[in-house]
Amino acid sequence: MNENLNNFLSNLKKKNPGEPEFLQAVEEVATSIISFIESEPRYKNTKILERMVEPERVIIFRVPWLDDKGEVQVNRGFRVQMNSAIGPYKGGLRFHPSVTLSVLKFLAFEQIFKNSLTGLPMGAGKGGSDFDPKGKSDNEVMKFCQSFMTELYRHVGEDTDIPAGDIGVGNREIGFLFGQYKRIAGSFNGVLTGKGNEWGGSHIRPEATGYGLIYFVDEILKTKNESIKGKTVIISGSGNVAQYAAEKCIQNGAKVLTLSDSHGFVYDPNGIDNEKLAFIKHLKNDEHGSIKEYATKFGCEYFEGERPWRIKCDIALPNATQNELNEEDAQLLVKNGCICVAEGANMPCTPEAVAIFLKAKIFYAPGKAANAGGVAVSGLEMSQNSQRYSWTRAEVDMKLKSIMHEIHEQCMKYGKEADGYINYERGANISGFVKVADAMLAQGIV
Ligand SMILES: NC(=O)C1=CN([C@@H]2O[C@H](COP(=O)(O)OP(=O)(O)OC[C@H]3O[C@@H](n4cnc5c(N)ncnc54)[C@H](O)[C@@H]3O)[C@@H](O)[C@H]2O)C=CC1
Ligand SMILES: O=C(O)CCC(=O)C(=O)O
Repeated sequence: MNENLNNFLSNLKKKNPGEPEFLQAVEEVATSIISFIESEPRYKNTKILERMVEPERVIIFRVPWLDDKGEVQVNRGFRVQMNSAIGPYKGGLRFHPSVTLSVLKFLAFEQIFKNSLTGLPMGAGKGGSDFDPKGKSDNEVMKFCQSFMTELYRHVGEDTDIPAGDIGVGNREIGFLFGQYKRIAGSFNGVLTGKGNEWGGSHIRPEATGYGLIYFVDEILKTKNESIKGKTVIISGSGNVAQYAAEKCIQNGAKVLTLSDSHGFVYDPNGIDNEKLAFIKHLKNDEHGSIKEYATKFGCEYFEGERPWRIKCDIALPNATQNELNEEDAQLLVKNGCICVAEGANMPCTPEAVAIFLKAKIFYAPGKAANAGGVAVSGLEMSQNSQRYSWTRAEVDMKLKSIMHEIHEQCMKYGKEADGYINYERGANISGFVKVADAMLAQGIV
C-alpha cells in the first residue's frame, strides 16, 4: 500500500477508535483519490483530506420524552456538522436503534462528496437518534420529535444547517419537527426539507432519490446504447427510496422482481406492477407492516432472514442500508449475469463487494452519485423557499433529470479508464472532492 495512504489511515484509526463505519467510508474515498491528491501539491501540502475527515462540529444531546404509559424514556440525539466550504450544512436525520456517532460520521462524510456532485451550494451534515419509531404511536413519535427539536433548533437554520429525512424520518416526523421548530424559533422558514407540499415542500422530493437513481441508471446504460426497458431488476428495502425506484422502473418498462425489509425478501417472478406497489406503499407507509404480507396477498415466495442478491437479474439496486451486500453476494450477482449495481442506499456494498464489481468490469454506481437526487431536490426546495415560490412537478422533475445527467458527466470526466471502462467510484470521489477542496483552499486555513 502507498506509504502516505498507510500513514493517513493509521492516524485516522488512532484518532477515531470504535468507529468502523466512519473508517470504512474514509478508507474507500482515500484509497481511490490518493494518487490524484499526490499529483496536485496544492491539495497535498495544505492537508485538505486531513481537514475534511475532521467534522467542523459535533453536537450530542439528551432527548427525554414521556411514552403513552407515562413512563420517562431517554434517547441520544446527534448532529454532525461536517463541512460548510460550499454552503450551509445539509443532510438527513436518521431515527433507528443502530444509530451511533460512527454511523452518522460516515453518512456526513459521504454527504460532502454527494452534495458537491449535485452542483448546488450545499455543505454536508447528518444527524439523528437511536430512537426507533417502529411500534410507537403517533403521539409518542410527536413527543420524541418535539423533545429532539427543542435542543436541535439552536444549532440549525435556513442559512446554517438544513436537516431532512433519512431512515425512519419521513413526512410525519418532518411535520412534527417543523411544527416544534416554528413554535420555538417564531419563524416560518426553510429550516427543514422534505416538508409537505402545502407548507413549503417541493414537488418530487418524496420521489427524488428513487427516481434520480433510475435516471442515473439510464445514463449508465446509454453509454452502451441500452435502456432499462425490458431489464429485470432486484431491489432491497421497501421504504422511501425502494418504493420510488420501483415505481420509476415500472414506468420505464423494467420488471421488478424483489423488495425486502429487515426481516426478509419477497420474490415475485411475474413482476411487481403498479397495483402491487400501491399495496406495498400502504402496507409500509400507513400500516407499518411486514413485507411478508405481500407474499401472502399475491401468492409468491417469501424468504425469511435473507437478502435478494441470489435472484438472477440484469440490474441490482441495494436500497435499504449500509453493508447489506457482501463479497459472496457480489460474486453471485456477477456469476448470474448482472450488468449493473447502483446504490440507492448509502454504502450498501462492502469494500470487498465493490472490488469484485470493479474487477469484473460491470457497472458499479456508488451511492454518492446514484442516490444524490434526493438531496438535489432538497436543494431545489431550499431555492424555492428562499424565493417564496413553488415550481411545478414537471419543472422539478426536469431539473432532477438534468442534475443526474450532469453528475454522470462528472463521473465520466474523472472515471473513464484507458480501455473505456467507467470507474464511477473514482470519478465520483475525485469530482466531488475537487470542488470542496478548491473552496477550502480559497477560504484559508479554517
Ligand atoms: N430518503 C432519502 O431521500 C435518501 C435516502 N438514502 C439512503 O437510502 C437508504 C434507505 O433510506 P429510506 O428509504 O429513506 O429509509 P426508509 O426508512 O424509508 O426505509 C428503509 C428501508 O430499509 C430497510 N432496513 C432498515 N434497516 C435495515 C437493516 N438493518 N437490514 C435490512 N433492511 C433494513 C427497512 O425495512 C426499509 O425498507 C438509506 O441508506 C438512506 O441513507 C440516500 C439518499 C437519500
Ligand atoms: O435531502 C436531504 O437533505 C437528505 C438526503 C440524505 O440524507 C442523503 O442524501 O443521504
